[in-house]
Amino acid sequence: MGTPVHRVSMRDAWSRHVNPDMESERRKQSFDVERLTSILDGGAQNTELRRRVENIIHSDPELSIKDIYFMSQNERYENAIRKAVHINMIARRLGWLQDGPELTYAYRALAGDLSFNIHKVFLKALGSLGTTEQIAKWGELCQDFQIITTYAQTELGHGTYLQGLETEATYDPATQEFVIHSPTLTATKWWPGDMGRTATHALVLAQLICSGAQQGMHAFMVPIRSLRDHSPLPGITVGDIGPKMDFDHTDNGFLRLDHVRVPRENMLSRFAQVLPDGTYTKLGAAQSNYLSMVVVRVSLLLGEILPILQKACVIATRYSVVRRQSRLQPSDPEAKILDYQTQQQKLFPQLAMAYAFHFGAFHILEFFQQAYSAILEGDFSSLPELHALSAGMKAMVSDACTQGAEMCRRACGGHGFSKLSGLPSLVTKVTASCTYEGENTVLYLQMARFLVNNCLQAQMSSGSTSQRSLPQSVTYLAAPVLARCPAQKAADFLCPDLYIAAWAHVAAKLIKDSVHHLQALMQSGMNRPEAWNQTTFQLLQATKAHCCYIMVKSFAQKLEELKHEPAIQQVLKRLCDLYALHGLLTNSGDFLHDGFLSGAQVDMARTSYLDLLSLIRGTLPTRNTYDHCYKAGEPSYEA
Ligand SMILES: CCCCCCCCCCCCCCCC(=O)SCCNC(=O)CCNC(=O)[C@H](O)C(C)(C)COP(=O)(O)OP(=O)(O)OC[C@H]1O[C@@H](n2cnc3c(N)ncnc32)[C@H](O)[C@@H]1OP(=O)(O)O
Ligand SMILES: Cc1cc2nc3c(=O)[nH]c(=O)nc-3n(C[C@H](O)[C@H](O)[C@H](O)COP(=O)(O)OP(=O)(O)OC[C@H]3O[C@@H](n4cnc5c(N)ncnc54)[C@H](O)[C@@H]3O)c2cc1C
Repeated sequence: MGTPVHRVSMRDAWSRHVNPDMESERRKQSFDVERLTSILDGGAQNTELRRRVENIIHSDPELSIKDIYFMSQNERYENAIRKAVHINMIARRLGWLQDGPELTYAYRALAGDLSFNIHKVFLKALGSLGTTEQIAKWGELCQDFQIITTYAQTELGHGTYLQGLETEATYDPATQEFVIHSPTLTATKWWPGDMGRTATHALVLAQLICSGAQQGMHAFMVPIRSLRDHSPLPGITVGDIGPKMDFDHTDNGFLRLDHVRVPRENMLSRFAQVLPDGTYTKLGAAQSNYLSMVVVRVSLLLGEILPILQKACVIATRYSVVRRQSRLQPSDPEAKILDYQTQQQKLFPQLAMAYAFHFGAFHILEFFQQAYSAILEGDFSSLPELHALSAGMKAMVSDACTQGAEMCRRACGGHGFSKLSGLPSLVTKVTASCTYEGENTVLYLQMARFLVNNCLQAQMSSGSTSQRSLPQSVTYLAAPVLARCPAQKAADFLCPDLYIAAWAHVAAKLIKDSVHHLQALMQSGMNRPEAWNQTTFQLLQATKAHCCYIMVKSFAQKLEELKHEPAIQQVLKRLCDLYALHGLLTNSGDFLHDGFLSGAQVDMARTSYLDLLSLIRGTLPTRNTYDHCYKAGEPSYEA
């Protein structure tokens, strides 16, 4: 390949050699940046590979984003297609696999500027719902763009409520075909990415009708455009849905099907089959055909959503050390805006969150990989927990990354409003993730269902045995509860055991309060669906607290693994402390409500929080009191 890894890209050249303020900051680091980089990448070899791929991407004029903000919508679309084909030509020349690390690094290097949906969502769905033969057949055709695919589930009338999808797939045993049809206007497929102008095939999610009954949502491979001249095929009406808040490069489209026939083999059949005579057999759980959404939600966390917050943090932090404005002391030169406490309080919690989500997402990925392989083998026992975890975490991470990217943008003043800063398109792009792949409120409520079910189970089974019977992410619901926070001084709030116990307390309390409210409404005569609806606001709060507990706990667990690297552990611990305390102070009402925290203890937490800002900025002398938690003999607080 011969691409020298050491080549400094234009972007680095500017920041490295032109700005003394940036240089002075870079000289101040208190830890081995290269070592932390390799931890984030999952090893030095991954770092080397990532840099090699990034150098290929950033030094290829065909992939330059130089003029992107001056392009019309159509130019951006054509530019995205050209790049998608170009990247795939590079992948083929260098032997990069569709789902391999190189393409993941390549797409991440372009995420926020341009990402390429083409095939990605489809391939995740094909991999989870298709048989081995179907994966081989359609996956092969996706290579080199012999076909271009889109994932067509959402309709004009329904996106969230899958049971309400109207597109029909009626099996005709006489010809062993499915007749795919849009019976109403609201059945029009609406939103699928790359469908408006690009795709030749749609994976159409439709209500299967066979053996005289509706069998629920299934996935069907439907050709929609000619491979000869790209014109719509008979029975197909297809086009672009028009301008959006962003995604100018993606042609989200609409599709209507007028009794379009496809062979029996075109129904993805890992979990369900229609035999030639029309007999229907279900192989998996009732919701096994929903698995594709679980897979995409988990993939989005690290593949699409988090990189946007990470980029926004880098831009805003770099800007904040080179932007000087006003004076801290009348006699001083103008101050770097990062020296203002308010600027630190805007940016450092976003940075801490980016690290928390990075380690949290890997924790979820580990659980996903175990559960997913079991499911593909037919063991669905962990699907409910996997669905709840992926739904809740996609909602929480996309919500928080959207707020975080916007905070970074606003922290850059006027220049943050200029598209050329890169921040506005990061914000609008990550905003979309709060809606696509499941609208966040609805996904939080899916996690809430899971929490309520397990809370009821913990209430019913007696004593400590119930912990073992609960899924791993909710065992705290049956653990002995820490009634009062034991903190006596500010530094106590820098003990992960203490703040994990605090988050466990609040999450358990909010979930139990929601269950009590639900039960009280039903005892008053309200039926379950209405009682549920009247409790959903409380359930949303409880679910968010549960997500924070999961993230804090996984970040702290990562710190434990770094005990032999004290400098790195210390720097990450400050970010872990900051992330936990930022959430605690933002939601202090939940901690004060039942007296778990006193007002004085909230003040102590704030003292530590503000000290952490200075410590992270490097303007507070490092005091060993901040790291006393890891000394032997310190009190440990049951989480
Ligand atoms: C690949 C990425 C790489 C990088 C990235 C590339 C960059 C590119 C950027 C742009 C990328 C855009 C890509 C967007 C692509 C779309 O947006 S595709 C369309 C996505 N649409 C959705 O997510 C729909 C959201 N709605 C739903 O998931 C379901 O309707 C709901 C909300 C869960 C409700 O389900 P329901 O069947 O209506 O009713 P409900 O009673 O709630 O559920 C029934 C049972 O099913 C269970 N269930 C529901 N859903 C599931 C599930 N998914 N799994 C398992 N069980 C489930 C429930 O838990 C419940 O179980 P029980 O409690 O009864 O045991
Ligand atoms: C950029 C982008 C790309 C997309 N790409 C694709 C794609 O490639 N393929 C595809 O199939 N789809 C795609 N979609 C569609 C997307 O999946 C849906 O928009 C999403 O699932 C939300 O459904 P909806 O639009 O019907 O919103 P709705 O569900 O109608 O949401 C509207 C409001 O109703 C509320 N609501 C709905 N149901 C409930 C409930 N049960 N309880 C409480 N509140 C509720 C929601 O919280 C929300 O506030 C894309 C969307 C966007 C924005």
